[in-house]
Amino acid sequence: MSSHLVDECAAPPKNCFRLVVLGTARVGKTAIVSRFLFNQYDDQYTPTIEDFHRKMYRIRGEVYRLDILDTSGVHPFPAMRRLSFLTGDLFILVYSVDNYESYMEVMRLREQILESKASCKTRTAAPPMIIAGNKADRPESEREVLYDEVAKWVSTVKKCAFLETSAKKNGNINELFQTLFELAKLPPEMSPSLHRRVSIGDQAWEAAKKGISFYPRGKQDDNPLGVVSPHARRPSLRSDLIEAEAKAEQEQRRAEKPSIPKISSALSPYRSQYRSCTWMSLLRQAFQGLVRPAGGQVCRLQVQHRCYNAPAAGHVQVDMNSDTGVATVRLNRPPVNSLNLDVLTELSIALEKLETDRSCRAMVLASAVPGIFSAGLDIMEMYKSTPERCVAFWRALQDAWLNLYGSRLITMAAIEGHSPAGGCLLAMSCDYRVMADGKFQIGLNETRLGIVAPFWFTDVMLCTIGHRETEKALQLGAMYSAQQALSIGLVDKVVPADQVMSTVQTELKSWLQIPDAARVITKTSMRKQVLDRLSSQKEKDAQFFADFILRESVQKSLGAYIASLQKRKS
Ligand SMILES: CC/C=C\C/C=C\C/C=C\C=C\CC(=O)SCCNC(=O)CCNC(=O)[C@H](O)C(C)(C)COP(=O)(O)OP(=O)(O)OC[C@H]1O[C@@H](n2cnc3c(N)ncnc32)[C@H](O)[C@@H]1OP(=O)(O)O
Repeated sequence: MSSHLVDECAAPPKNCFRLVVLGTARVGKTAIVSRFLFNQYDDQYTPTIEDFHRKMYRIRGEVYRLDILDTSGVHPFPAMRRLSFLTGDLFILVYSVDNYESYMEVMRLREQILESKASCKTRTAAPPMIIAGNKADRPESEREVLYDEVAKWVSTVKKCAFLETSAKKNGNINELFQTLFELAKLPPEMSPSLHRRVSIGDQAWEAAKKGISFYPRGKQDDNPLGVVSPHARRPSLRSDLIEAEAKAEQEQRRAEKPSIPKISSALSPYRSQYRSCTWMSLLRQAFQGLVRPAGGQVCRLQVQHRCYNAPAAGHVQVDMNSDTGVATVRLNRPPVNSLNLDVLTELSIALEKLETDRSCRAMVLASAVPGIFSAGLDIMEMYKSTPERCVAFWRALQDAWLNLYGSRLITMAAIEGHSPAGGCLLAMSCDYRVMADGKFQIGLNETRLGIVAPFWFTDVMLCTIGHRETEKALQLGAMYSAQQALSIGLVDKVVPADQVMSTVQTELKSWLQIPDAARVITKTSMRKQVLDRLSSQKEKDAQFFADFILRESVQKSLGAYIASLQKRKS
């Protein structure tokens, strides 16, 4: 085998595929992946957060890459989950034959994947999928899901196959992958039994990368080979998007659609609509199916590559200190860190990633923009928008908030500037708040815009400053100075602006001394009720928001508020 194969960049985009494995907890997703990659089985159950594997193949002279995303069945990380739906090319949906609920989840998952794909205008709707009824070795007396029932359902759905498997006994695992690869029209040699597995140690890997052959001199091997990459790391969101777009371009070419408009002209009208949007964010929205290019046609994607290669938008900067286990997350959307769909999506994903990073114990939420923590929700997302965009925007806000308020991490807000409305919500959702003294203000000012703080904003404020103060604060849309905020308990400490960060670090020291498990259980029990109240009615809440915000009277108030902001400036 040449160094060619182990060079992960050697596979052209058309030969790169992402396989996503989904299903509820304890159905054997990781066991199936482990059988496929290493022919190993581990009886111990360790919940997966999200594992990423990469297998490289050389088949008939070409290099192929198969990325496998082994997802969590336990933790509710909606943004990461949605991303896995969007970026997956082929799927294994796993249930356990002794658990009917896990089968129902598979049916739901299939719907959600199709929904996600359909919302993304550049992708084909039905990706190849296989349903794995795992733990088929279990005694019949424990079986809750009948083979015939699943087979009947699968026979009615497109591009879908079904097999019962046993990762434990290695039953049908080879067949599972082979069937899926056939369905996806991938080379059959990618199946475990049809190529030679090459195990590659670190030394050989390094040698191969330098172009030094690690095969005995003169030995030529043209048979199909597969090697599991020892250094696979999950690509960043940005790389995910670049690759997904490259794929979409291929699909587009394959479909031979005529007269594709250039993305630059197709998306231009949206630039004025979304103030200070970068190309990156527009592309992401287009990718999410939220911005429809002019004429409803699919955009040429070559130009998108150029845009991605420009400096990253990076509305959310994460700096992880692996010595202390403390991450600093900075909002970075000048001029005022207003929270639009793009920022909220990035924030959600950043929080989810930190949540799954075992080395991370604490997070400081701060701003990269001087004088501003966050100006709250981007008013332009709520003004003259469409119902679909409003719902998508609200969902992104819900997810970001659920991730922050429900985080296992110690969360501290370093408020070095103004923090109205949504900015105040973010700060209140942290465990501790340090605010800069001086001219800056904080509070939930929604009524001043002619809108009403949603129930979960209110809940968080109630938990922070109590009923009486909340009642006054919300009705008046009160904005408080740092000293006033301190006096009602809205912030925990006020210090000169240049000492905010150091004060947070000092305070963190005492929080980090508390054992995580005890602290997390306590935090969860204190916050569960508030979290559950939104979690149980997310869709209703999103729909309610869209209906409310698009009312003529509310739009009029927002319009007047925007004008007053601009007037104040002039
Ligand atoms: C029954 C109810 C059920 C359901 C709920 C339904 C609905 C509730 C819905 C929504 C809840 C929303 C919560 C929110 O977060 S709303 C957002 C509220 N935010 C604000 O009011 C902040 C307004 N901004 C300011 O006060 C100031 O800008 C500042 C103090 C933050 C900073 O002042 P500066 O002097 O430093 O900066 P400016 O010159 O004012 O601004 C620069 C620039 O940015 C624009 N801008 C400011 N804030 C926002 C924003 N939030 N969104 C979008 N754009 C914003 C501002 O207009 C300037 O733009 P130009 O340079 O003039 O173009």
